Amino acid sequence: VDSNKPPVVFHIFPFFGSTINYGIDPYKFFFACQEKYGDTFTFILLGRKMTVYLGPKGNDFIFNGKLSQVCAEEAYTHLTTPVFGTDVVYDCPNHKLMDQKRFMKFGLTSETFRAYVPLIIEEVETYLKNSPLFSARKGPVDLLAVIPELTIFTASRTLQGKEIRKGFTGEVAGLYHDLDAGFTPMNFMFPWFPFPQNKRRDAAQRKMAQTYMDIITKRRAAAARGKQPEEKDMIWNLMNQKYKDGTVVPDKEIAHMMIALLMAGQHTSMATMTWILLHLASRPDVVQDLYEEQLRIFGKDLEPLTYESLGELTLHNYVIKETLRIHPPLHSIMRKVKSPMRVPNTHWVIPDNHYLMAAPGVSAIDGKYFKNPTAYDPYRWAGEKVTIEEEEEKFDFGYGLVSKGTSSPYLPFGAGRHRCIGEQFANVQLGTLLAMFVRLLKMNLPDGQKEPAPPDYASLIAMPQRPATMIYEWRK
Ligand code: HEM
Ligand SMILES: N#Cc1ccc(COc2ccc(/C=C/c3ccc(C(F)(F)[C@](O)(Cn4cnnn4)c4ccc(F)cc4F)nc3)cc2)cc1
Repeated sequence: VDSNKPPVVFHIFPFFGSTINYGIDPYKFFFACQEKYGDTFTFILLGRKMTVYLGPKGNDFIFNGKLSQVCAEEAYTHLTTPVFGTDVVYDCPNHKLMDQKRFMKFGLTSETFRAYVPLIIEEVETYLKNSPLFSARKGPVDLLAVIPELTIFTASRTLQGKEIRKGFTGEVAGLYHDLDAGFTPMNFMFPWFPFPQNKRRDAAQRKMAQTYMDIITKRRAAAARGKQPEEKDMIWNLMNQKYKDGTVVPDKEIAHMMIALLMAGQHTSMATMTWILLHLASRPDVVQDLYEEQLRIFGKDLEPLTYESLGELTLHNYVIKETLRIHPPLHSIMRKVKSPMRVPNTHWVIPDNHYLMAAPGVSAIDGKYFKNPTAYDPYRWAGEKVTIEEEEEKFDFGYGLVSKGTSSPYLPFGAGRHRCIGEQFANVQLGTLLAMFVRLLKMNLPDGQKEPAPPDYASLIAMPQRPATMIYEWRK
């Protein structure tokens, strides 16, 4: 046994190693390994040596590793570049990604969110009132047949802009479906394998990018004729940005960044919104408290939601936080080791043929940090001290100050250089969707079901199992 490397998780078959145990239930696997080997251990995932380092110290070690030591693009490019397109996110040097995140943040301001809330409300009301799945006064509905559409309609109507939103009732919907088919862990595990869906993915990527570039060309021509932009969506924002070296952003890169934002927002929001509604259906008491919270803030006639009033719905925000604590969409964060890394306070050195894997969600359901950790209890956040992020040490990697998250056991949006820039948009989208569902519907689980079924980890993010049935009842 190499004494200067972390312990290797027991396995029988080389190459396959612990793939199945990890793939079936990553958390069960991580807790079992932590029990046996401690916070730092290596397991074999389809021939790759994955060194896991759990807990706040592990999160700091991986999220705040130096650029010379840890590399995100080498871990993710096989999954993301064929879907997003070239020269963006993980198909460019990290400094270019930092610039691209700075651009994206310019399009995600409170001013834009203020304009987005009424658009999201309009999408939800139109959808629920016209959907055949909600035409009865009361009945069962499979949330996985509804939420993916609701999230993509609300995200495209706001971030993506009107032309793309209109496209989702036509060709764009099909393109998105084919793109999405290529966004699977199989492309992580076997990047070289010519899966049939990868041909559809590549064709869809080219057509989707062309769709965005045609929109950019039209809008630029309209601007040249002196026409004011109708709405300040992300495309408009990216058309007005420059890289640090002064070069303008090529239309192709704008198109590819827009695809990246579409995929980012869709998977995370769809999964999280479905989990929120499944947990609320199992807790009609919480739904009643949420409804009363709205009556207190908006009066008995429930005046329209606004971006400002969203911030006052504390229990609504606790529900989102608690859902992300139990169901963080990204359960495993990966990096390629570029140069040997010493694990502090040990004699272990992690060699550069290993990958690192952070699993911030493990400490979020660890009894050491949260009492009764597996209970769904939004009220727990009322007691929690203010999210430690405010007090946390911050650093600017080129797209504004971000927390290094060094001591927080709760990091659903990551930390450090690769931290999420979509958190605020996600909270506006999820908060508005949640408030509208609470206003319009009572929600319960089917008789006999006490709580949501466990997640299906085989997809890219921790998705609810199909069907995700809930019983809705229109309030009026
Ligand atoms: C509930 C919703 C979301 C969650 C839980 C989430 C979570 C995360 C996490 C954990 C990371 C770090 C990944 C890593 O370190 O490898 C990340 C990065 C990122 N996310 Fe999100 N995300 C969410 C929504 C969004 C949305 C809506 C957008 C865009 C509008 C977005 C765009 C990004 C981008 C651009 C990065 C940076 C990746 C990098 O720097 O390598 N995310 N997100
Ligand atoms: N047998 C078996 C067997 C074995 C194993 C398994 C399962 O194994 C695993 C292992 C790791 C993972 C990791 C998920 C992962 C990471 C990165 C990304 C991402 F890059 F894509 C993202 O961060 C996503 N994101 C961020 N914010 N919003 N979205 C992103 C960034 C920027 C961006 F612009 C757009 C983006 F969308 N996506 C997903 C998933 C499954 C199944 C079966």
